[in-house]
Amino acid sequence: MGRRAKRKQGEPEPLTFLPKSKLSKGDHPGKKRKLEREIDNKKVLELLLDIEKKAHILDKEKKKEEELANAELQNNIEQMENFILLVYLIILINWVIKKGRSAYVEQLMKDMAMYYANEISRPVTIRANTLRTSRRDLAQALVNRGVNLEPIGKWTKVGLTVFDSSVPIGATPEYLAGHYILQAASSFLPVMALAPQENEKILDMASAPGGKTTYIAALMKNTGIIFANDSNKERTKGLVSNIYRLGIKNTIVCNYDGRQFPTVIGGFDRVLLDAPCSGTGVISKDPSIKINKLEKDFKLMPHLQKQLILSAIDSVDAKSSTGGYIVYSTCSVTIEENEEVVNYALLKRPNVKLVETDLDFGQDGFTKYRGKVFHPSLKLTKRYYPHVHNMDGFFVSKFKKFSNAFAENKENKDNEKVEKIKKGKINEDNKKNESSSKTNITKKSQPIEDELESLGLDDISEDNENLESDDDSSENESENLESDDEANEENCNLLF
Ligand SMILES: C[S@@+](CC[C@H](N)C(=O)[O-])C[C@H]1O[C@@H](n2cnc3c(N)ncnc32)[C@H](O)[C@@H]1O
Repeated sequence: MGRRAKRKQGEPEPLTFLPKSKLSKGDHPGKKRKLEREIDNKKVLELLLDIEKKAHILDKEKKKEEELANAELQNNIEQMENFILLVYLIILINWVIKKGRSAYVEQLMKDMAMYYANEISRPVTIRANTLRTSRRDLAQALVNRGVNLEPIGKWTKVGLTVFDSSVPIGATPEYLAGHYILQAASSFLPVMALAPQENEKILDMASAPGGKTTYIAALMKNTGIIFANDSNKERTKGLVSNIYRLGIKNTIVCNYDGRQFPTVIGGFDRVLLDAPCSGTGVISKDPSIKINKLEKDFKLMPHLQKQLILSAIDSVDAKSSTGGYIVYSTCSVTIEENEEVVNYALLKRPNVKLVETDLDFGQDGFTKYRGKVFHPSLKLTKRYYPHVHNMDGFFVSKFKKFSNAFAENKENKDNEKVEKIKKGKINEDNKKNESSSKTNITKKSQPIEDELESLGLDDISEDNENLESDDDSSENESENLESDDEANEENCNLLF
């Protein structure tokens, strides 16, 4: 077998093979080496070309495979999309058959608007502090500093919307001098509904960090007296600093659980209860509300709100010559925290009735909802939505107290019980009456969930389904002096 036959297929030829025709016998050995080098170079080139060709073919094959895989994936996606479209079309056809095309389009637009409005932050708004300046002067001063603003709307004489600013809006000299406060537009509404008068005695039951207290003080022109209460001591620091910065002189800051009123002090001309709430109206400011609120939060919150609203009502003097009003508001849009709480108050306190809020916009409150029927006067309450009113979701209601009769009796009862608490008799009495009554004062350290469970009230929402319901649980537990305000703190900062 020759040399050639021994090489495997595809193996390159040895580089030093010289064709005889290129050399003659007498040739110089140098010429031979030169020729050999030339031939070697040629063979290397051929070899490289060969490798390159093979690589090119491999690339082509790989590309083809990728194209095939992509086409298959695309096909699968299209099939899936077609399926979704088919389901959507079936729903759409059902809708159109049942309610008509325009109704469907209307609903779709509403849903989309609600979804996006809830996700997008509301415009930054500020309130001019009329104790220090006028809105006009403030606007001028801020425009001179490069702030782009305009009045919020016709409904307020003190609010400005800030579109953009070349200076930090929370640190201008005007801000530091107390000429304005950063405040959500929706937050003006409960104070406008409260309509405080000069020289009145007013309680802001859950007031920190004081956006509404300071507005009340401005409307009262620093006359009369405001009790700005909050059960969270830490939060009262912000309240105090706002009161100081804005030049408020008619306000006393106190730190009680709102449920302790009116035993702390009563006889107010007006009470504002801007209640702790789940914050469902301010999701755009704090999207974490969507995931960090548990079902139990939505059940416990109305329970606390019911206790607080009764205390607020009982703290007002129906004989006030200028007032006798209670405003209940939340930054939540749930029925359980709003209409149900108000309806409960109407049932428990027949000495109050709902009156007009005198807010000239907003949607009427619900008088019925998913099988629940509320008092017809719930129509007088007002609801605000991000997608409708371009402000945070809010609820405002206003009561007029026309008799003290009910509260006077209750007050005597409360006084008796507070005396007992002071004497440390309460736990003793509880033990004695444990089996006979639900109306015992519960231990201060008992968490509210335990209390509810022990009273069989762990599903509070159901208690209110019947208008005639005899649910006195919240009233009884208004004597529980434990505060569960922490859950609400973040939401309240947002509303400031
Ligand atoms: C909606 S925020 C109030 C915002 C305030 N009105 C403002 O405009 O700045 C609710 C407040 O209720 C307080 N709070 C919670 N439980 C309370 C209770 N049992 N008694 C009094 N205040 C309470 C919270 O600490 C929180 O500051």
